[in-house]
Amino acid sequence: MQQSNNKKVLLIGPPNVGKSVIFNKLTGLNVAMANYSGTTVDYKKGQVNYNNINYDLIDVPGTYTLDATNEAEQVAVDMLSEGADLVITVLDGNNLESSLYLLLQVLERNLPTIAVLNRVDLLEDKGYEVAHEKLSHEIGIDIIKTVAVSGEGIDPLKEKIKEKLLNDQTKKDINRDMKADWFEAERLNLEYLNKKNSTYDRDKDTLGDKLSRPWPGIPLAIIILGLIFGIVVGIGMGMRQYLLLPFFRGIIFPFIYSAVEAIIPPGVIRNILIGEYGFFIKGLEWPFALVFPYVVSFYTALSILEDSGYLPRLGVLLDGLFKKVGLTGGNIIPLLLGYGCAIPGIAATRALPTKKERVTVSTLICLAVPCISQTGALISLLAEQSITVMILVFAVSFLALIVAAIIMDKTIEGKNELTIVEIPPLLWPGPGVIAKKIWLRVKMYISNGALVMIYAIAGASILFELGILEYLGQIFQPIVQNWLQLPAEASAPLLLGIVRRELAVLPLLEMGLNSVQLFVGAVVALFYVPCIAVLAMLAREFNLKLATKVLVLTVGISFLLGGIFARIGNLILMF
Ligand SMILES: Nc1nc2c(ncn2[C@@H]2O[C@H](COP(=O)(O)OP(=O)(O)OP(=O)(O)O)[C@@H](O)[C@H]2O)c(=O)[nH]1
Ligand SMILES: [Mg+2]
Repeated sequence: MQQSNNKKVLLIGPPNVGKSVIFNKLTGLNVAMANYSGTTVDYKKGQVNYNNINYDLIDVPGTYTLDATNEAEQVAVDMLSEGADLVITVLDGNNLESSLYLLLQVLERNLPTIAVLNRVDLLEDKGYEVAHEKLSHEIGIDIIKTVAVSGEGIDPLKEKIKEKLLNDQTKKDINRDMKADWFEAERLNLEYLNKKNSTYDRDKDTLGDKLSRPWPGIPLAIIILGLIFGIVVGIGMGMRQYLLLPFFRGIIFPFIYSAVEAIIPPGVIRNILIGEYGFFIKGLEWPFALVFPYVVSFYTALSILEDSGYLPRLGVLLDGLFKKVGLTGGNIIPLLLGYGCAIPGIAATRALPTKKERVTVSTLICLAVPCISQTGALISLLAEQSITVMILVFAVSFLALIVAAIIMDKTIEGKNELTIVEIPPLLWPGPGVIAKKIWLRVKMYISNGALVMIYAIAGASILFELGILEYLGQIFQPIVQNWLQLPAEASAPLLLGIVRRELAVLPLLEMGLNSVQLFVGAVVALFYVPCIAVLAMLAREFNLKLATKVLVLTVGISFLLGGIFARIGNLILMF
């Protein structure tokens, strides 16, 4: 990271109070925000330049106390121990007492501190207000009221930060008699949190309660998740079928074909560009017509889910069910993120309380949670030819998750801790925030995912035209043809699949497979190597040993199951 002499300002606070929203407003950057605890699992740094004053603002993972209980919280404690020119403690208007405890702990560190009282809109909705001026007076630091999502209070906050950074010598007298204990926090809470009126919007909360109780929570969850799945697949397929494929195949490709044919004589070069793996063709069709629509539809749904506050409730609801297989309800968020991309999924495990849970959930994501790119590819491969095969593939993936979770629970040492899932209020996601989140993720897909895919396709087209793919196919013959009973060309997806998960699927599209082969190809792809970037992430987050284990495990299970299914499938076909 670049070293700078800028002043350092930390944003500290309990999870889910809006630190990242404030960070984004102050820096103009876009870091991930979501309505559940543990969104920010590593610190994020951004530079602020405000009225000629420069400083580095650091968005710290949320923590309830300075006695860290997970890795994300430890980051927060470490950041504070390194010192800062100013600490901004963000208090949750909606959950003042626990925020106050953290504030008291921060004040013990004797760093220049101000507080932000955020989410006051939620507090006011409940008919409460905080006498923040009196509170400020008692503890001896400035407190600024904000509604970060609407931008209210952000300008005064900018001014206050500037003022503090310019006169850091003249620290106000923090009340040194304050003790950081829960009694003190409770006393302050009782004293300064006042009921204003009683037009408390109870409906919102009771709906929230209902969602996390088995009845009617479970039927509602089935409806909500079913609906979301339908919308994701429906919108994805619709966009692909009626918008993107006609656009590429009807307009762009004919143009490319005629242009290339006019300029480049028949031969290897022309084939590399527009032949079987022609990367002008596949390099556009695969990332942008087949996968892109699902990336958009999935992240639209996920962003709305994230900000609604539903996910932690789903976690509570599923806790009992998850416990049966050795997981906890809190694992739902990393797993769900994994259905988008394994990397944020694994990152989100940092907020889990034990190493065992981190390893288990990360391994599950690598093994049997297809990322959205791969899901899009699987749908492209299967949906049109056989819905039954598609349903079977997803059923196999669920089954594998359950079995693998049980096995890991039995074999990995350690215990799963009872997690207390913080339940945020239900919120109507703001369209602006949602749009921003979708855009961020789509941008990420284009700059990372699609680009890597295009490189890989370019590589493949060269290897194919030079006959190297065919040669490699011969080496893989025992596995691909004899064991998996797939055509020889199916060694290509196995090679490409190491680079990106959907590339283990997409080449199968052109091979005219029968339904058993489709199923086998899809299952092999599903369990196969979780893509190079994910292995690197595992090595970084845990160690090389785990990355190697996951590699061996995924390839092993993928081939083992593939071969078994090929035999069972052919037996069934015979009758
Ligand atoms: N109603 C309301 N919602 C807010 C406000 N500020 C933030 N939010 C919402 O609160 C949720 C949490 O915001 P984040 O910025 O992700 O919270 P965070 O403190 O960074 O959370 P962690 O990274 O998990 O520690 C999001 O859904 C925001 O849209 C506010 O002032 N009012
Ligand atoms: Mg955050």
